[in-house]
Amino acid sequence: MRIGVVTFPGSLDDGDAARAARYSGAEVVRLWHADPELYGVDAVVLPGGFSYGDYLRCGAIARFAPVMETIAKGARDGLPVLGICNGFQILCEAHLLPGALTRNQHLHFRNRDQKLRIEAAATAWTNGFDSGQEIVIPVKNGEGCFVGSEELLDRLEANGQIVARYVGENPNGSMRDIAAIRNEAGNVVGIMPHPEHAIDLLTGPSVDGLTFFTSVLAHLAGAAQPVEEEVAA
Ligand SMILES: NC(=O)CC[C@H](N)C(=O)O
Repeated sequence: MRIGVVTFPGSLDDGDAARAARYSGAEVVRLWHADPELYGVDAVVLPGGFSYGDYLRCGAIARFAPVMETIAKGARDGLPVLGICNGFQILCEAHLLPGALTRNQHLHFRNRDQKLRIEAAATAWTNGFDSGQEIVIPVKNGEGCFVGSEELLDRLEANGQIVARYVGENPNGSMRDIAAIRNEAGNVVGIMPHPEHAIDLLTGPSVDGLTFFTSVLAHLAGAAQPVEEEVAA
């Protein structure tokens, strides 16, 4: 299986995302923001960082990168896409995920290990977890406060689209403690903390992050339970 990892000017975590994908057993294809095509990859990761300097608003410029046009089309056709931190911001800006990520409520950049609860394991990227499972992975952002209308938040809850919540102190003021969400189909996931930094005990707080990458391989191999069945169960 081939996982594409996109590099935008200003991406920081593309190397770690590529390493995580490799650790999971995938073949990695490095994609450039200006690439006109995806070279047949089976899944795509939009990594963390400061795309185009994040000068305008995080992810607001990256969503117009040439590669995003092909990714948006693929995502609508079921291509698994994982947006991590800046990647999550880009997915919201591109309207591939609902809601928005705004300045952390306390206005500080927050960088620490964070406990999360996996609420909905029924996605292409989280099927290897049990729903309700708690994990620890690093969080590091300045604009990670997820916001949406009450109507949107209710809809996300009702549809099982809230993938993970912060446990303990909410690091950025996200509404309803939201750390990760998915689209309706479950192939597109955005997560604010960083799974790719928790794949090796030598450098990370856990190896919980690796499961996001092994999950997508199981999904692509057809070994994972389809989203609809798991939601209904
Ligand atoms: N780690 C990241 O991807 C950071 C994303 C974004 N630049 C922020 O500060 O919120």
